[in-house]
Parts: sequence; structure tokens; C-alpha cells
Amino acid sequence: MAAPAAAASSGSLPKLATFAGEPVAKPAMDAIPERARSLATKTYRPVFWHDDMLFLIDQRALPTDFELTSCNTVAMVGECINLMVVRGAPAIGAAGAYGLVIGARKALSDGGDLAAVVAAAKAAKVELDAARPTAVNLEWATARMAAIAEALAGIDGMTADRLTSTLLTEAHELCDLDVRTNMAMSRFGADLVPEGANMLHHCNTGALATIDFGTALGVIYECHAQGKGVHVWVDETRPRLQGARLTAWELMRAGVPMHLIADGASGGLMRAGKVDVVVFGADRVAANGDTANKIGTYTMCCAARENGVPAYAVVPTSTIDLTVPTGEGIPIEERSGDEVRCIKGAQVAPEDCPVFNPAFDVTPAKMITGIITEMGVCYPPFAVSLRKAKEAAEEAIKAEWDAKLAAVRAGSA
Ligand SMILES: CSC[C@@H](O)[C@@H](O)C(=O)COP(=O)(O)O
Repeated sequence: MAAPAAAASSGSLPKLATFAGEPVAKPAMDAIPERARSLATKTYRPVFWHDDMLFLIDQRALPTDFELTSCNTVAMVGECINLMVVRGAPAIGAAGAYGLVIGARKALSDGGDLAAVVAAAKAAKVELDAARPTAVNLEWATARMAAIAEALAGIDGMTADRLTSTLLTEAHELCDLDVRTNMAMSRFGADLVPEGANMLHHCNTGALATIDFGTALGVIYECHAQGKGVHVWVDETRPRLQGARLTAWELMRAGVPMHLIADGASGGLMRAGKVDVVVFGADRVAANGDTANKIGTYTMCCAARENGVPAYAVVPTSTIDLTVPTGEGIPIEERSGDEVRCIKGAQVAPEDCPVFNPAFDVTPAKMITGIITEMGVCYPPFAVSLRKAKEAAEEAIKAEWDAKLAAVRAGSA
């Protein structure tokens, strides 16, 4: 095999240290206010705005420590996304939306006019989009915010101040939309899960990866809430252990019966008939249904197909990218070899051992039973069903926004 081009293809991403204790730009505040901390421990929202400041749960520290970071520059938000202080496709989208607001607010506080504020928001989009390449939710959220900034700027009588505060409201709205989306997907997904099912889950797709509830984990929470008596096999998800550190933590807090398993154990469990359904999230779904998700998803789906176990991706329509025809076109992030050489800072491989560390893989559409979205469950041919779901969702969002825009216009007249 040709040597993987680890260093070459990491592009402009900075070289990372091990994932615990990675330096992040100094938080914007030396001490996190007690009120923000208590809000975080009440809601467990990974991304929230409090007292004119963006706060993030530092997911690298869980489950042993619960830490918050505050951000007051676009660069800090980008760094927190890149270093995975905040992670999970919808959560990084939400962080990106607030990042745009931070860019606009800085231009405003520097005395910028309407044009300067819009330019700052657009510049923030470019900077934030570069933080992580695979999850399209980031670009989706920043594109939505940039389009809102432009539309507002075109309204007679609009001021820089009003535009900036409306952008903040829209970032909150984007989070609220994620909650509604997760709840809808969870209900559609739960309908497909039999009573007493053994479910297999990869990575973390729960409240920490989204805003409340989650995608695939949302389906599991909903099954549990409906009293279906499900049990979950939780893949540990090397190298960054999102399953062991985050999903196990979430499920145990929620009282959902579960066992943590080594990633390599899932195939044997499926062969032994101990898995009834596989559920996972996604970072980008191509127009034909090819699905990029956390590394190891493809292997899990191969074993599912071989053993006749249904495998469902649980995906908000914001994760569907109709501009990419097939999985071939999905950019796959490659991360530092230290993530594989070390576990939470402890070296587990020879120092400087050559490593290839793609963060995601692509599961071909033919291996996926169904793709659960907030608009309903999409089945093959995915090229048709995904387009329908995506277009319906975008139309609903546009109609809502057009109505809001008309109200803003009327208020400005
Ligand atoms: C709702 S989360 C869907 C995906 O974002 C999730 O499965 C995943 O792969 C997260 O990867 P991560 O690298 O932890 O950001």
C-alpha cells in the first residue's frame, strides 16, 4: 500500500496535539460565571449564548471533567470547532452561526456601518467554514446566516445595530429549529424500532452533538421514552472515543440500558444475532445517498448487511448536500496521527509511529436501509427521496423566513 499522505492532505488545518489538554485560545473570560455553569448543567446544550457571550461545553474533557469555554472572537470559535471542543455536525453548525454573529458584533463595536457589518459576517463565514471540512451543517448554517445578513441589509431604513441584533435572534432560531428537527426525526425513527430491540450505535449523535436530544441517539431516547425496552450496544469509537466518553455518559445519565463495546466487537454481535437494528448519524449525505459519518461506520454497515441487520442513518435535511452527486465528492477530514498514537494524552503506540487518521468514511447508499429525516423516512432510490425531503424542508424554511422578512420590512417602514 502506498504511504498515506497524512501530513500532505491535512491542508491548512493546524497540527494538533493529543486531544486531552489541547491548547485552545484562552477563553474570553478567566472564570466562567456561575450562572453560565448552572445553565450548562441544566440543559447540557453544547452551544449556548449567555450574557452577550458564546459558551461551549468542552467535550474533550468529558466524562471525567465538565468544563466550559467562552468565545468572543471568530478565530476562537473556529479553533474550538477545529480542536473539537464542540463537535457533532449540527452542534458545529450552531457554533458557526454564533461565530458569524460575533464577527458582525465586532464590526459594529468598531463603528462599522451596515456594509461593514455584512462584510464582517461574510468574512467570518469563510474563516469558520475552513475549521472542519466534512460536516456540511457548518457551511449550511453559516450560509443561512450570511444570506439573512444580506437580505436584511437590503431593507430600507435598516441599521447596522438592528441587523446585528436580528442576526443574533436568527442564531437562536437556528438552534430552536435543530430541536424541532431532532424531535421529528426521533419520532419517525422510533416507529421503525421493534419492542425490546438491541440497537447498535456509533460515535456520539446525542444532545452533545446537536441542540437537545440528538439524531440517532434521539431515536434511542424516544424508544426509551415510549417504554420500548430497548438496549444499546455503544461502539467506543476510536480514535477520539466519542462513544465511550460521550454516548455512554449521555445514555447512563438518561437511564437507557446499554453496554459499551470495543469497535471490533460489533461484527461478532451481529453474527450472533444480538443486534436488531443499527442507527447512526451523518456529517454529509450525497445526492445519491452515500453517507459520510465517523470512521468505522462503513465497517459496521458491511457487517450489518452481511448479517441482514437493518441500518438507518438519522440525518437532518441540513446534512443532505445535493450539490455533491456521490460519496466520491465528499471531503474527508484527516486529523493528526497523535489521536491514534495516544489515548487521552497517554502514548499507546511507538513515538512517531506513522499513522493514517481519516476522521470519517463513506458508506455507500446501497448498504443503508433508510435515511430518517425530519420530513420522514427516505428509502431507495435515495436520489429521489432525499431530493424531495431536502426541497420540502428548504421550502418551509424559506416561507418562514419570507414572512419574517416581511415583518421586519413593515417594522422599518
Ligand atoms: C448528530 S451527529 C452526526 C455526526 O456528526 C456524528 O455521527 C459524527 O460523526 C461526529 O463526528 P465528530 O468528529 O465527533 O464531530
